[in-house]
Amino acid sequence: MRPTLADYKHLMSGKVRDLYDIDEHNLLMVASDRISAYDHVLETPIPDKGRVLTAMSVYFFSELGIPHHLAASPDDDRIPEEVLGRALIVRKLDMIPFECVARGYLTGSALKEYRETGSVCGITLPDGLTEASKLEDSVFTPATKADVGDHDVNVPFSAVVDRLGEELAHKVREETLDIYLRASSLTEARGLLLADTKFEFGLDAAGNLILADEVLTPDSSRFWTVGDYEPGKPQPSFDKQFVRDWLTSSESGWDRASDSPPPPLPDDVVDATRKRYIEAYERISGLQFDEWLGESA
Ligand SMILES: N#Cc1c(N)ncnc1-c1cnn(CCN2CCOCC2)c1
Repeated sequence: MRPTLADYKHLMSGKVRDLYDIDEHNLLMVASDRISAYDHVLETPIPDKGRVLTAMSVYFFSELGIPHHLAASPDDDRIPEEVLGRALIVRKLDMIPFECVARGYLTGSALKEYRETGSVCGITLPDGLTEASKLEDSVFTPATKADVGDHDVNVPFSAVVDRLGEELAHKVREETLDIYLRASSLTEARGLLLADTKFEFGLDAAGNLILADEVLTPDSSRFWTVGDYEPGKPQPSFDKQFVRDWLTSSESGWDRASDSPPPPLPDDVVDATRKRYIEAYERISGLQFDEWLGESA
């Protein structure tokens, strides 16, 4: 008999994920079907999003072959039925207080900073770069974690050194860039560009660096389609473009510049977005989503 979520103490919630306390050594990390766009968590869930993104993390944790925080099988008996397939048991770590971002392409907050300073996180970049420019060398652009609803703040590598010390700071940067390069090679071979991604690390009781959180999901990464890649303009998001296009279309009646919350999504946008998440997982992993744990929505 599996426990229910009510048996576990709720510890915290992010925009789309929640963390529960299992015991002295373990947490339950639950991925919801919530989706965020334009800094809003939408009222309309995307069925199976939580299960697909959990399956993607599990695939990459097993594929990357580096120490990670998964502490049990995805079908462990301690996982409640209601979240089976979208929840993982992870071991408690001493989390490193930085978002460890690797970028192979210039977009988002990095592009904004580049346009203002010619650099990102203290790293001077070549002149003449534009939206979605491919960077000659991928860069480590750490950020301090913001509260839910705020944007992370990019910081120079020296801030990581000041907080973690030289040795650990260099190891975090090295691990971040190594995983990014390996993952981007894998995804590009499957037709998807990994523009950038965010990792979180923690330390175990022995002081080992452990890969934590979710990894290489569409929520922690920007995925673009290789065939559509064209620098000089914003690239379509592989997973969220249908949502973004509808929200900014006249059909939605929503004004992005207003403080009003976005309206509910129409069924066709929800269904197309669900299919994109599944497509991303199946193209990258080579696995069939309908063979993944849990009940399809
Ligand atoms: N992963 C992990 C982890 C761990 N293995 N040990 C201790 N703490 C954490 C932890 C605590 N907060 N966060 C931020 C990301 N959270 C994800 C879930 O949803 C809420 C935000 C990670």
